[in-house]
Amino acid sequence: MAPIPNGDAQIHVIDPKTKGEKSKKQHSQVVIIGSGPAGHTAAIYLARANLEPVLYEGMLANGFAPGGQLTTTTEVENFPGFPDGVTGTEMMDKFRAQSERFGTKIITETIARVDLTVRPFKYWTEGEEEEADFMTADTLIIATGASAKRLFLPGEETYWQSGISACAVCDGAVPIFRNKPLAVIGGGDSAAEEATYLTKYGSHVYVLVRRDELRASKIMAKRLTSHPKVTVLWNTVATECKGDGDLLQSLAIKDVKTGEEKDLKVNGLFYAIGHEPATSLVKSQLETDVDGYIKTVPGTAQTSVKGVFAAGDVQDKKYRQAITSAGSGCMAALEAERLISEEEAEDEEIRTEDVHVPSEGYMGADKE
Ligand SMILES: Cc1cc2nc3c(=O)[nH]c(=O)nc-3n(C[C@H](O)[C@H](O)[C@H](O)COP(=O)(O)OP(=O)(O)OC[C@H]3O[C@@H](n4cnc5c(N)ncnc54)[C@H](O)[C@@H]3O)c2cc1C
Repeated sequence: MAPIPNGDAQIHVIDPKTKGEKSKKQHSQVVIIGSGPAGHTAAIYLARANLEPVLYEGMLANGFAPGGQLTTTTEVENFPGFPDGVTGTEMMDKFRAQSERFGTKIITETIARVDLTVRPFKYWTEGEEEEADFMTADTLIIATGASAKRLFLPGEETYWQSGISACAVCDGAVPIFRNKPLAVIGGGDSAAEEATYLTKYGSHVYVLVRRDELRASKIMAKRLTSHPKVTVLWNTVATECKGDGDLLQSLAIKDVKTGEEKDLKVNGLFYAIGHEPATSLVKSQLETDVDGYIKTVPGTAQTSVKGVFAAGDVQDKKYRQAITSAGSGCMAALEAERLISEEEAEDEEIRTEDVHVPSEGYMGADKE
């Protein structure tokens, strides 16, 4: 599993001569920010390597409870090892327990600020943000995740995860959507991809596009518009999610050109209007791509600052799955571990060179 190349990050190496001071409050060899599958997988590997990782799980950071996005879903059916499925919360409890079992120090606080211009890197937690409150880490793993953009229509909160989703690959196959009419909101490549994917399960898929054209690539757009199970509703927006109190049953929609309003009978609504990677913490300190995802060197978890690694959805705009996040968390941990041991070996070499070598005269005198 390789991370998605978001373009080559230009690695910035901090001159070891400008080394910053270690925090008297807390210094760690490796700190992980984020508590989803990426953060906890990194923690499991690092703890088993006796590096005593510290993991900040956040206090509703970026709107998510500790455990991340999966704590907002019901059943997870595509994570290997759970043949009967598992709830998102139970799965993340297991990730957490496994991190702790090997000695990860889990702290329920949100990181408010980081300074990546000196090594060790400095960071501050929310509420302890005075300059002198800094803590330090030799390496950092950023695993802060992402969140799907939503429209927060009237009724959306009631039917979120009861007919409304932001992930066709995650939820498309669940029984409430099978052989039922479904709707996708969005006009880009991911909307086209999600709608085409949903044709495998739904009886029909309506794609609501606000404008009179798709932003998707020509080939994706053609595949979508020519699909017999797809109807694109141009110039159309949804205005309300309606149902029986338990499950979504229809959407109120509006033609933005004519003003005509009507109900569209659908049992599923999938948002495909983009994601927001949680990168505010490292903005302007790490290279990001045009959509704000942290750039990593292709095939690695290395960001544009040596010693800072990124894993999970915060650096992956293509797959955004629990299993790919866990895979990149593993990569980040192995790379952090390798860097730490290389630097320890270098320090050891320098110490050895510094040892006083007795002069020849002295040795000669000694011999006599
Ligand atoms: C409703 C829903 C259903 C899904 N279903 C599936 C599914 O069935 N199968 C599947 O494979 N994938 C599914 N996904 C996608 C999957 O959840 C994500 O791909 C995965 O959780 C990403 O993991 P992550 O480790 O990158 O980060 P996240 O899960 O996003 O977790 C990041 C965590 O970091 C914390 N954090 C953020 N900033 C800070 C900070 N400054 N300090 C401390 N902590 C911080 C956040 O609070 C959060 O808890 C689903 C997603 C959603 C939203």
